[in-house]
Amino acid sequence: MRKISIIGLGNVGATVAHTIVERSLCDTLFLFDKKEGLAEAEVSDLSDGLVNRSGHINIIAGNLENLDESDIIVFAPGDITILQKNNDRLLEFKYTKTCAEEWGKKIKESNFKGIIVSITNPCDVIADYLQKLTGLPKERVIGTGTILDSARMKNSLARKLNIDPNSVDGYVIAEHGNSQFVAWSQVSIATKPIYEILDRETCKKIEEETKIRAFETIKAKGYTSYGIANSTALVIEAIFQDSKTILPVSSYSENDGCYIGHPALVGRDGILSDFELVLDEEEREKWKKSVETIINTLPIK
Ligand SMILES: NC(=O)c1ccc[n+]([C@@H]2O[C@H](COP(=O)([O-])OP(=O)(O)OC[C@H]3O[C@@H](n4cnc5c(N)ncnc54)[C@H](O)[C@@H]3O)[C@@H](O)[C@H]2O)c1
Repeated sequence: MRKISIIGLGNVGATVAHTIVERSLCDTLFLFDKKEGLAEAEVSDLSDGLVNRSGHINIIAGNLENLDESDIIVFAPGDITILQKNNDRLLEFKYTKTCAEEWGKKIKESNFKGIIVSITNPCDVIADYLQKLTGLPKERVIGTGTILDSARMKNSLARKLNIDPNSVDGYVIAEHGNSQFVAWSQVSIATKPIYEILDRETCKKIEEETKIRAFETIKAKGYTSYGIANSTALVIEAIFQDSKTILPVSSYSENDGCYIGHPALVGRDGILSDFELVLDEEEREKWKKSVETIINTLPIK
């Protein structure tokens, strides 16, 4: 029996729940939100979408005991109105710090032995803080990191080159925030380095576009949800299928002393190993700055 709890049922949590149900990623789904009646309402709406079709999932408004039996907790509480007014995810931390503290304590007091997949922003800081608050092994707390940013970069590049985004190889790495960057030195199309296809100026423009696209989307529709739901589903699939997929999640980097977005091997036991990308000098400098940004925000170093 595959059991998932989702904490926080706003635009993101509800879309993740819908994606999990549509892709049959678990057998039982427990839903939690601080807003009274919201979990029950989502149970009702999601269950209505399951009638007259194949597949069955138990969808339940959760209570704290359900954490014990969960294999995965998806952590998605927050307050998106903060990012509707600011282009910096770090500013959401004043609020999301309290969410991490509330749920970190509840998870620590529970018998939860599974894996946390954390979405809440600032993603790297929250994943790091949750790991410390829960005392779970580092490999069992995973942030969605730069999976979504990498998808955005692949989409921008694919549009420019008129190819399928899945045919772009490469990563956005570091903070899921303003200090993130594209590791251009390692981006390739059918093994051809991107700088042999596009000039650096064009790549720079694509990088900027990638970075601001989230905020443009938030400005227009108030939030983003489908991209992050797919990113989260990829991590859940890698865990349940023990697929040992390499994803640019936020995981603990021993070299840097914090959670940060970089490629890691994900399987049934969480993070199985991580990879240090070969970076050029300018990229190494950007990485260092991003590490500093994350560490400076951490409440517990
Ligand atoms: N990592 C990523 O790539 C990524 C992408 C998109 C959004 N996000 C982040 O995901 C989070 C959720 O975004 P959203 O658009 O759903 O926000 P939202 O404001 O629409 O919803 C947040 C939900 O969390 C609930 N909540 C707040 N505090 C809670 C608590 N202490 N316990 C339980 N529930 C609580 C609220 O009632 C609300 O339903 C935000 O932090 C956002 O910045 C991350």
